[in-house]
Amino acid sequence: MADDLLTPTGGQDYDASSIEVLEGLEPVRKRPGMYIGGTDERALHHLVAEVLDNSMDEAVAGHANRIEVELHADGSCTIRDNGRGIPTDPHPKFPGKSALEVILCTLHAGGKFSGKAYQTSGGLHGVGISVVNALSDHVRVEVARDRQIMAQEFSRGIPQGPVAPAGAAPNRRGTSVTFHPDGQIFGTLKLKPARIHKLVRSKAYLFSGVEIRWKSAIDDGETPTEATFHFPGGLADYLKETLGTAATYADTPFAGSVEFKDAPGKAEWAINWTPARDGFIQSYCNTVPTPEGGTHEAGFWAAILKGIRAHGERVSNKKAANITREDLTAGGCALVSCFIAEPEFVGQTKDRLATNAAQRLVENAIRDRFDTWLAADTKAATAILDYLVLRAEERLRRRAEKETQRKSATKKLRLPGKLVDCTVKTRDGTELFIVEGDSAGGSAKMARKRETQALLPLRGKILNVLGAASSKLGSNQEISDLCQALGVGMGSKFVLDDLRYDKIIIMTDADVDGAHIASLLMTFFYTQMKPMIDAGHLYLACPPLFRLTQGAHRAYCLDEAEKDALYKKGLGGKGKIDVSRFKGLGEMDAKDLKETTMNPATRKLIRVRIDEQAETGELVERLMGKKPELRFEYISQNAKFVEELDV
Ligand SMILES: Nc1ncnc2c1ncn2[C@@H]1O[C@H](COP(=O)(O)OP(=O)(O)OP(=O)(O)O)[C@@H](O)[C@H]1O
Repeated sequence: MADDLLTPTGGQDYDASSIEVLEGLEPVRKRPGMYIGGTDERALHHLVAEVLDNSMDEAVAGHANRIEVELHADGSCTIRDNGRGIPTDPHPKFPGKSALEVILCTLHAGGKFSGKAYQTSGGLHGVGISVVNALSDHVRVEVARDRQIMAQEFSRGIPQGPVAPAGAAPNRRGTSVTFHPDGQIFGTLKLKPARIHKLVRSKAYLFSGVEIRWKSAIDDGETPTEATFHFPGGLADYLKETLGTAATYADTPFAGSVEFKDAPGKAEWAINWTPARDGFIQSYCNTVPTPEGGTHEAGFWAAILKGIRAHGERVSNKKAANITREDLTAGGCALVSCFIAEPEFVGQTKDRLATNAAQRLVENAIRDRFDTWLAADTKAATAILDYLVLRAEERLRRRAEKETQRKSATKKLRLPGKLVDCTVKTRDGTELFIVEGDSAGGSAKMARKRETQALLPLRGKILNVLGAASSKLGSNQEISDLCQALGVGMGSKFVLDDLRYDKIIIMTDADVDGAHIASLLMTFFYTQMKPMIDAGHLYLACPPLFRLTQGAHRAYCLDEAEKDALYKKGLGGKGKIDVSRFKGLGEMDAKDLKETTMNPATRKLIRVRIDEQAETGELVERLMGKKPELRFEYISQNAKFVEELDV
């Protein structure tokens, strides 16, 4: 009877047969988000980009110089190039299948893995065209090679017949891919001429060795239905066109193209500054747009920043040293494109470049050129330097103003003995430890670094915000203390810029109660100050549970397993190992606390972030469920998951 009560029922049908293995292109249709970032309009147009990128790769590799992109009335799209043509001969590893079929129907099949057929290509995963194939209800590929056309058709990733001859091609070669996006995946969304036109145009700017023809049977009233793009002026022309008639500080942008000295590839760029609009940067790697930037952008800004500061020094403008990257980007409008071998992107949609070497390559390529340019065009150099110095001054003044507000906020708090503030005036590098209980506050006060570390001891548990009415929130003492200390309001009144500290660190005991308090605080921040978590300001401290001493040797362990292992191994000292378990932060002396939990050089911190993939609602529910053990389990499991060491 008792057993029945304890043993949960159900789940008997969960056995080996419930574990599925998706084969061929099935995973793409089941989880398109993983391959094209979703099923929205952006994802739909990503299909065009995948096919176009393949033709661009042929062009960049020097095998094609013309590409045609055509949007048809039925919503399908054709992309044609005069490159080498996708190979159609039998594939040695897949008997009975042509290379074409293998490429279209297999994930991770491609010619860009070894760098033999392509050197600096945008494609690298061997996934692109198979994804397009999987997500289209009709695909027709025609390859003109060796005076003959070979064609094959597919539907939802499945060949509709073998590759077969489809006429003669006496004097042309290349690949033509026509695809119609599948309504089962994209619903009623349709390819839009404006988006494709823009994409196609930008590709022509990025690689001047190609002519791209555009044609659309769909007329949206704004986009030209026919056009030919060929831009020998490259990025400099692109920037000029983007900026239109806006006044700029340099008459001609700082632009150029430099081959890397010690690696295959090159960097191309164009930048100008304007008071007329906000700055922007558009970056590309191997003609693939990288809207989230990455290492090439970092290298570009580093070159510009170092160059402008050095110029300031040359003309004895001391204020130039204050200029930061933030000032550069404010009015700077930049286009950066690099071509590198074996680029590493984040994800299949390639939104960010991760190749470390790109930073150095791009920085080195541009740095000297920038110095020369500044020295040659003194009028532009002076105008840009003056403008940037002004921006830096403005930024510093704004910050100083905020600091005064911050100081007066501390005065207004009138919380003697509660908020133990840090002494530096700027927010940079400051930390607020939210500590559990007064006794912990005592040792933390001794352990902290006065300049940058502040403390806010909380008495007992804060209100569970999920269950509370918002009027109750405002009148809760602990919560209003917390808001005042942080210098921000709740919900819609939260302003990230007002935050008075860089890092907000929840420091609670390493036990169930501590975990409960941490989860209450995290829920509070999640519901009332989410942008603070999104911007990466919220952290959990990791106080240890055990201290082991052996003679003069001391070590700390975060959990039982770590302690057992160390106990077995020994600390390298002589004699008995003494184990003490900390019942709470209050039991640690200042030295313990400093070394393990507070000193940035030796501690461990966990950055709290919201996993956008996870069901956040369920997660909060879980955090706020009635059982503290569940919360503790959640936190300890996920702590491992989101572990990011502090820097
Ligand atoms: N237009 C084309 N001309 C010549 N070869 C092509 C063309 N399109 C595709 N290929 C060949 O098919 C292979 C697979 O293409 P696919 O788009 O699937 O992946 P990829 O371009 O290698 O990498 P990624 O997944 O990063 O786009 C390419 O590596 C290339 O060898």
